[in-house]
Amino acid sequence: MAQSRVNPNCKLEDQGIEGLGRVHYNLLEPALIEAAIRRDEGKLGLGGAFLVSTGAKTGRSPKDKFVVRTAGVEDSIWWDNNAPMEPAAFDRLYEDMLAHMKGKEYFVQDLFGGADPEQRLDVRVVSELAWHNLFIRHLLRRPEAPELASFTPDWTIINCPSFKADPARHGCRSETVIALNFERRMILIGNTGYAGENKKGVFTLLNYILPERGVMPMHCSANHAPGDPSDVAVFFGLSGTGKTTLSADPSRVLIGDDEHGWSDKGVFNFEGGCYAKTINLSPEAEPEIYATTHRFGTVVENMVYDPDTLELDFADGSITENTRCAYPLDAISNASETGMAGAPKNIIMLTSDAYGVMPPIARLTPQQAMYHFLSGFTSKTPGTEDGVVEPQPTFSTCFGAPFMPRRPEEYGKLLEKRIEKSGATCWLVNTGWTGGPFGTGKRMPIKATRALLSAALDGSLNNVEFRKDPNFGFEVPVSVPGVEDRLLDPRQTWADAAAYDAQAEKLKGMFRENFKKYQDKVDQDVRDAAI
Ligand SMILES: Nc1ncnc2c1ncn2[C@@H]1O[C@H](COP(=O)(O)OP(=O)(O)O)[C@@H](O)[C@H]1O
Ligand SMILES: C=C(OP(=O)(O)O)C(=O)O
Ligand SMILES: [Mn+2]
Repeated sequence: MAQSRVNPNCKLEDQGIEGLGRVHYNLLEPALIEAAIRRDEGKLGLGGAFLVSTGAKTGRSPKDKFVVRTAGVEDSIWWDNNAPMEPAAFDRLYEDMLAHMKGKEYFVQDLFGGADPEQRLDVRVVSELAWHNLFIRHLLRRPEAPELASFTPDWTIINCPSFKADPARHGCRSETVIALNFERRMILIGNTGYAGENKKGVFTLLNYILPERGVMPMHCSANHAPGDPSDVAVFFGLSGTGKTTLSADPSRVLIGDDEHGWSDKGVFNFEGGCYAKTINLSPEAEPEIYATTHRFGTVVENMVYDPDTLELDFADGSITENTRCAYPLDAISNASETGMAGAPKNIIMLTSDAYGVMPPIARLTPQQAMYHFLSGFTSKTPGTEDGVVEPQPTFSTCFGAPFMPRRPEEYGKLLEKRIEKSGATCWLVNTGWTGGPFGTGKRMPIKATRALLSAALDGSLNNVEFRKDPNFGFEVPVSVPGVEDRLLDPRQTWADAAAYDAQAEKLKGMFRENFKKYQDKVDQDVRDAAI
């Protein structure tokens, strides 16, 4: 059995977590895979990937996520968006979970959330499943051995998929629970095997903690020009809008695919790995991400494979559309080693418009950027949340409402100041539908999106002619090399222009209705930019 590595003064017992069976601290990838195989948690696949199924939950469970209503956070949590749990209910949950864990084998990883040593959180993740422990080791940032010897957790996550919560005793909604307690600095997760809860839990913490330090936390991917870490682009977007796909660009250096902070120094990744969707992943279109699915240690979730040949079926979404692979950043050849770079030069807001109304790219004034950031119009992608089976239009403020513990205007103000100071150029990019709404039109071709983004990032888009969109008032390029002109004007892609106009009117009405709640929380110039 592999050697555990841990600060001798900071074992679970020192935190009051006692009575467990064998506890493994900071096992390396091979030992975690050995343990996972021994425990029959999954199967070794081609190239040494580890194939698992997450059980009943194959996406996040946002309705089962709670924030404990402690005095310290009472005023700062956005309670309209975060379900409260009473402290006493949390205490019972903790006690019951520890009782459930007694005598059982557990896996602990001590990791950093945040590439910037000045901003990072020391997070201890206690996993019932060895493969969850491998997942979070890939996803967060791994301390060096000497750092482990003195590691003291700021936060502890306990993830126990076999634990079933009791709504009556624990103040939750179902047997599934994700409970964040800012006073006890703990997250408890029960009755879900979806590994994404681990990483999005850490994200939610940082989204609470960093604004107090003046750091803007962002649900975005990020990359920079080769050899020039001052030429940074960030891509905001809710799940399924293309953060991971579009940031993995062979002509740029990948900083990270999902969660970043923006401090006075610039952007930094919260994570040390990526969590990519594998549905219809093509080796031609995305060779780097594809290659990770046949690499030692990558966690492959909920993919169907041939039991004899172990060949993965990328087209099969029968377990879920939300099939995934998780791997450390160094599995991608053009990834940043430091996870840190300068302030963004370009800010891209990705929207997956299921109505087919938005153009494939638009240039935004800083005020329009603020309007769209607070609005967060997009669609939920099938499979990413429990119960979502087809693209579901939504206004997900900050392009990540499920992960925002504070009020949207707080993040809005932070971003506004940073944009003002950096002079970043802002863009809205529709990776959703064109030629009609979902069901009639088709998904925006990735090739076109990539061509438009390349032109935006290399500056060539600034030299083309723009028109003003009659519905939203932002500027849309008329013609861009490598992209069909027609595609740039969504109205022309619809068979029936009157139907487009009607859909656009309907969408504008939805924007206006949704923005009412921000009217008195923004400055006049942002109100003026509203449609
Ligand atoms: N035009 C497009 N731009 C980006 N992604 C697209 C586009 N059209 C289809 N897709 C698909 O949509 C999905 C985007 O998912 P992903 O990049 O994982 O999003 P996120 O990281 O924001 O959750 C991928 O499966 C990708 O192949
Ligand atoms: C892990 C997730 O992030 P994303 O889909 O944005 O990559 C998720 O939403 O569950
Ligand atoms: Mn992603």
